[in-house]
Amino acid sequence: MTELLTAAQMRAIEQAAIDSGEVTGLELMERAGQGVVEAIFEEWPELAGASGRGASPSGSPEYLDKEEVPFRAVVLCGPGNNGGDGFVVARLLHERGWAVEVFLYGEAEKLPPDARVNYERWTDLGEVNDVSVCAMNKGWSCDLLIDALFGTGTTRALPDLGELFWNMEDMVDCFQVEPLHEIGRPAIVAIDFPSGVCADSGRDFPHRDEHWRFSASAHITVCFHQPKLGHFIGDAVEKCGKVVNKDIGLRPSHEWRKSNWRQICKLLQAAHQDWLRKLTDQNKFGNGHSVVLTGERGHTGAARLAARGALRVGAGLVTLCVPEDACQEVASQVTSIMMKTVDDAADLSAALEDKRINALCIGPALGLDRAKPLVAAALDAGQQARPTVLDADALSAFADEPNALFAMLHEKCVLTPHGGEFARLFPDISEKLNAVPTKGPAYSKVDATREAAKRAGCVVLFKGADTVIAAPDGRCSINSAHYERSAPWLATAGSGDVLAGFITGLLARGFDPMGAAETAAWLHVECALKFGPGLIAEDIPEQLPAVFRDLGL
Ligand SMILES: NC(=O)C1=CN([C@@H]2O[C@H](COP(=O)(O)OP(=O)(O)OC[C@H]3O[C@@H](n4cnc5c(N)ncnc54)[C@H](O)[C@@H]3O)[C@@H](O)[C@H]2O)[C@@H](O)CC1
Ligand SMILES: [K+]
Repeated sequence: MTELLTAAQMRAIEQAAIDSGEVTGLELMERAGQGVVEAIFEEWPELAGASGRGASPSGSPEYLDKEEVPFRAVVLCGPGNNGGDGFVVARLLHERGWAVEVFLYGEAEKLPPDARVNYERWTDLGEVNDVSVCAMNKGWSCDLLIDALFGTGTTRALPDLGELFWNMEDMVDCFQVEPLHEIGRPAIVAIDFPSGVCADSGRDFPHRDEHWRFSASAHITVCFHQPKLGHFIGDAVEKCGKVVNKDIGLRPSHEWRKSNWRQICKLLQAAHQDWLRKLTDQNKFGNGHSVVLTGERGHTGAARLAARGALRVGAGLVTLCVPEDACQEVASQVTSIMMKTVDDAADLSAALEDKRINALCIGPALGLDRAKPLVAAALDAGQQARPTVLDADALSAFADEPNALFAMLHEKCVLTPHGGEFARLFPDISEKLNAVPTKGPAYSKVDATREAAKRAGCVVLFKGADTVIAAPDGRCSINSAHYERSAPWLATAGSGDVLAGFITGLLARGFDPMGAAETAAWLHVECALKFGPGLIAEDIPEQLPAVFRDLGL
């Protein structure tokens, strides 16, 4: 499990380490620069000089044979410590025999102390020109372009760099690894963040000039100590290319944690194998009984997908509650899933008298007209507070009075809105999230989901390729389907219904609401990755056996 930090938390950790006397800021900057160079050679071993070019074991430029042409790097340095990292990288590449050009955005006299020291060290080796000299450059005729303009300090728009960013995006699109140096388009490496991206929200800061870009683009982004929130949400996921984290020798974050910190958000990277394993001495009732409500005739597919998901994820029994007129339709489609006739709220209340039903899924294609009374019956205070997933129509039906829904919800509920449903239930929060950010830290999807969970009083899973899950007490996690977990085929009809079913099945098995939502979201992406292209919703539950086998269950 990786904890994702905010820029302020990262600054606090660095400052605490420096104040403790364990390390100096200058040492951290040197390690950051070394980490970047290391990451570059790991990503592109050919740049490390497997052929001998520029890869002096002694670190000496004289190592190059006379006829050899050195690799060329352009390093763009900004006015803060990100720029300081850039000067370190420039020096380290120069020491390896590279031809390095350095450009500065800002004034050398105003650089912060550590960055200034590294600026001075560089000026003993080479020139520094103003970044405006190269901003128009479209060819770059270099092998490597280092973006050390802004890192975690980006707090506002950078309109004068828009054209540069536009050219960088173009270069990322056109980049071919082989032959790297012959096509005149470099590999682009962002230090900490592609410049212009807000570290807490992953968002960039648009400005009046719509023509140019608002942030840089990179093939790889090298961050330090731990990734930040902004690497996994917002615009940044399209800009970072690939996120590589490098250790800079700081002790684990929890050792520096302050009581006044906002709670940490974690990145989901694995399932809880122990929780998913079934106990050998349990019968089907021991693994819980899930109930899923279907829509009316012709609208039962979504609930059937959810039920299949609940069954495959391990619920002992799954029952579909079906209106009379849809029974034949459903009966012809299901085998291991049971059925019960439920036409209205009274029928549902009666069905829920069975205390062995320990998880409920309500909403997929339920029908807006039927949803309100059925949701009220499902959440009836007279009933036991039963783990309940509310999705789709169960959310949209309350667009005109979200507070009526919030008043009925309890701590065992999980809401699973996509962007549209989220906006219907939390219009003010959605408005904040969609407003054009003007200064950092910008309001993020993590902020929005946390606020929504607090208001609803239950877990909220805000869907997307960056799914954010939050509990009312501030616990939060991101299930990323970006970078190496990119799963574009998951954006398919019925995929969300299967996710709701996974959560319901895990709730029936005894997972707590946060754990069920996290594990279901993670498994959902794993299933898509396992299947690959061509995935449709029906395929998702069918991948679970293979995913479970890989987990060693
Ligand atoms: N503090 C440390 O000890 C370390 C910092 N490191 C590097 O330092 C970076 C953070 O450094 P800084 O806090 O100096 O921030 P940046 O270097 O990201 O930004 C520099 C400064 O520019 C200003 N700024 C923000 N938006 C601007 C705009 N639109 N136009 C003009 N100026 C703007 C801000 O006041 C900010 O402080 C990290 O991303 C990382 O690369 C690493 O060297 C590791 C160690
Ligand atoms: K940068």
